[in-house]
Amino acid sequence: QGLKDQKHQKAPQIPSQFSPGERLAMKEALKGAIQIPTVSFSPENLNTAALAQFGEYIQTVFPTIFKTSFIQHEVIGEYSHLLTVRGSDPSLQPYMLMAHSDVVPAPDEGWEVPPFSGLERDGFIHGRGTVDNKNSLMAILQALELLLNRNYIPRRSFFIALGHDEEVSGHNGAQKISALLQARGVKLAFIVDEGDFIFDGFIPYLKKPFAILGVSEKGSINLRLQVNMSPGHSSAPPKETTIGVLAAAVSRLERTPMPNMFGRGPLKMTLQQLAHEFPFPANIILSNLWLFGPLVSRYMERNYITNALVRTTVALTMFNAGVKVNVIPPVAQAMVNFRIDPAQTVQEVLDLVKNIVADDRVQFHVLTAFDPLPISPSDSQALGYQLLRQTIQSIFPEVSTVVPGICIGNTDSRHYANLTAGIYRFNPLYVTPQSFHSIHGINEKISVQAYETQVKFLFEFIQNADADQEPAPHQHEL
Ligand SMILES: CCCCCCCCCCCCCCCCCC(=O)N[C@@H](Cc1ccccc1)C(=O)O
Ligand SMILES: [Zn+2]
Ligand SMILES: [Zn+2]
Repeated sequence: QGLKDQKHQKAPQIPSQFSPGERLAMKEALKGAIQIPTVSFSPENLNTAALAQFGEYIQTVFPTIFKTSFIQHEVIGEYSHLLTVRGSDPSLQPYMLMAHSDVVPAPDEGWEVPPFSGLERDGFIHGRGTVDNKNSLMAILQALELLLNRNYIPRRSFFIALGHDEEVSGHNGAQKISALLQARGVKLAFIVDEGDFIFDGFIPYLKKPFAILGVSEKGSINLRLQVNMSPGHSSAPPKETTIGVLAAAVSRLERTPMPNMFGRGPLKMTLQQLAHEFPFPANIILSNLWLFGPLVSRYMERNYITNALVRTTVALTMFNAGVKVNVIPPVAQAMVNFRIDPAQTVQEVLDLVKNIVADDRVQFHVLTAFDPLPISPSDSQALGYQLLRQTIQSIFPEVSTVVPGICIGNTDSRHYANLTAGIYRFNPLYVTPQSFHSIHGINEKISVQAYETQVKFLFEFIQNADADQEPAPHQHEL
């Protein structure tokens, strides 16, 4: 029962229909955005020239937004942008739409077309950022620009927060915007950021696509493991070296999965609300997790994407050691990235890690860490959740089920947890197992049709946020 109860029934006043000229302009605007290589390499190394150019670019392609009297534009942390769209009814609590302009690096190798070309081929716009996350950034602004061109004035105020360093922490973008809004005493009804999607083909028995609205996201630890020993001549090596000790430690970590936490977080809710979409007997199994929980949890462990939904994951991401081929290495370092299950904490995971490594020669340095995010409401009174659900029903009528779930990646929205209890991570886009691999991978691309649909989604969503609340029919009547 993913869809239920409350609904903002008033249909959008302005139909989401765009002229051929507008459709051409919107895809060209996205291509131009992809061509600006706003790459974040590390918190200290961003392509600041490209970020500055990107700031100019959005003001050129969306002129109406930046000259509208009820919209305030501020640049925060040099390259992030905060737009405050003042609604006509100050009694309505504002909300916030989010996206980020930076992208992960994209070496040319392996791409069908150069990653910063923004080329259109076979109905797709290709390039880094087409799914993560210039599509969202441009679609939010595009939808607002089109609404303003139709003389739209919102009732409910909203913010648009566009971070520039999401891929490397969000500390100079989202975190600073959040601090500014907090200092201004802003409290938000809800936030919508990137995160989950409309999933298609992820579960073998499930033929229909379904949407997950991310009501929480996993915590994270970046841990450096280090071993130091005296260097020396490689012709008379000691029994163990820093490399051997560290390799054994990280291998133990990789081979020892963190405990399966099935049944203790939002996943149970996800599966119960999806159950009716499955054929017999999976529908009965998922509706009776009190009995079949252990069976389902073992099944989910078998695939590495669903495994990430049932436990804290451990990824060995960097390993450095050695100075010369005939020198015993004085130091070896490894970086491990943990994504913490919503039912665990940073401290619990660190305790487990120390027990698994169980070697005093290995030092631990926590570089960054945060606990899993609180679970946002998904009940009938949860405004943000219900608005997303309603807009999905309108724009994607073939998506019969919308369910709350966890986001396994991290988003800038975590920096705003002080401003609202309602954070929803959702991209109005289809992903398949294949397209999922293009996110941070190669051949990232979006179909022109999918991008237009994303603009349509936001065009309706912004209007739906203004409408009055009325009771909605039950899901199965829809
Ligand atoms: C019932 C089964 C359903 C199947 C569900 C399949 C789940 C697939 C989930 C796909 C989610 C993809 C995540 C996208 C959003 C992540 C955005 C991102 O890349 N964030 C970075 C941010 C970061 C954080 C910390 C340091 C640097 C960067 C990340 O690494 O998480
Ligand atoms: Zn992203
Ligand atoms: Zn990303």
